[in-house]
Amino acid sequence: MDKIIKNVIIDGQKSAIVISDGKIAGVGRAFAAKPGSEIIDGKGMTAIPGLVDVHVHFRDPGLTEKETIRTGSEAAAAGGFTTVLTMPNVLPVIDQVATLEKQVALNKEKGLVKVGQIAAITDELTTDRVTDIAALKQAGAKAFSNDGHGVQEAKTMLEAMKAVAAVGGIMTVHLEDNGLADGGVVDPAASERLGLPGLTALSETTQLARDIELVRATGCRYHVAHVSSQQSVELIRQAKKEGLPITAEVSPHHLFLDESMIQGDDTNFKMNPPLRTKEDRYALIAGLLDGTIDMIASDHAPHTEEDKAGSIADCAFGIVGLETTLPLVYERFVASGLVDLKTAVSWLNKKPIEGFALNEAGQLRAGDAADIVLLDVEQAFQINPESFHSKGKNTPFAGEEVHGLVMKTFVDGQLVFSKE
Ligand SMILES: NC(=O)N[C@@H](CC(=O)O)C(=O)O
Ligand SMILES: [Zn+2]
Ligand SMILES: [Zn+2]
Repeated sequence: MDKIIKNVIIDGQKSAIVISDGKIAGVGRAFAAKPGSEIIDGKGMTAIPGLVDVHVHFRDPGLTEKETIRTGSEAAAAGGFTTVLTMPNVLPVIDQVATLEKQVALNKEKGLVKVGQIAAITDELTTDRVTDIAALKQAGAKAFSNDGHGVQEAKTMLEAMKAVAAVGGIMTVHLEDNGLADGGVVDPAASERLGLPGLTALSETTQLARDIELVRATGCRYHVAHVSSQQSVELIRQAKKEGLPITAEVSPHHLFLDESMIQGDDTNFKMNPPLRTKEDRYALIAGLLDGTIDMIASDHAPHTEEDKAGSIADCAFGIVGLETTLPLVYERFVASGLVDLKTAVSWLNKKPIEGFALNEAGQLRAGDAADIVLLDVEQAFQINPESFHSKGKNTPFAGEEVHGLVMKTFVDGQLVFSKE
């Protein structure tokens, strides 16, 4: 049965969207409904393509008290995301073909949205044994990452990049030199004030500088996960100028928060990489605006209340993001007048789709998958962790007043989330 979504605003114009067989048959001013079509009145709502998040953690299997594929993908749908890529730091780690095959099947069975799987670069994420990249790619790995851990040995990274390049894959990299990180938990600028050990940005930038040399040597398609510092933005800018195949993502928290905003020992402000200085934050925003940083990714990292209890010194790193990213980006960038909605959406749809070759995700064009989000951009609301679909309630944005309320989310033309 066809569906028509009528009376929605797209790029400032009142429009209609026709959905047939899960695909977008047309987007335009008006369509006559075929007899028997389901008509959805989108009056007062803005339509955008379903968002794509290339960096989330669903904790399933092994850590399902934090999140499951089901709750994580419900959070995605409620947050306007219709395609996500999940990191391999579950238990067991996704580092073997058999484990990956099982995971791909589980993601499909349990996922309410399109859940693509990222496989590990090395066995167990921490060894120097590179995984069977070619076989994992063949079995459906969307990318390769040791997220949560940096790859310590240059030799390991070189070998992995050669393997990824050979099969036309993509690597999405958590940069962290363990020696320099030295057990730190906050940016050194906040260390004395908070009485907590510092985690220097050199831990990120030195590995990035190393990896850029390895990209130059191998031609590997390389993506920087959660870039946090001004120096990293500069390194990426130079590498791109040279034409190296590098892209980068930034998280909403690194765009909208910095270390000066950490008021006391609040564990909702603990994430890896840590919030850096205001200068770093401004450099990230400038980098996003000039295209040095390609996209926004949430790094949705749910934890139990227990895992986030106590002090920043010893609780788990990470905050949730799937249900806060769109309203925060809408509020801070679009409602504030910094960029138009189309530009903001490109950071959360077009750029990740292009960067990760996610052709199954729709961009709201005729012929694309009918991955669609309807927003109410007029109604102000407060971010309330108690209303999250995610099991994780760990966010520093609770109580924040925002716009950009997700009303309905469609994946392949099927309604997967409806407000009320
Ligand atoms: N970002 C975090 O602080 N934590 C992530 C790991 C990661 O993204 O590095 C997690 O898995 O909890
Ligand atoms: Zn990471
Ligand atoms: Zn992560």
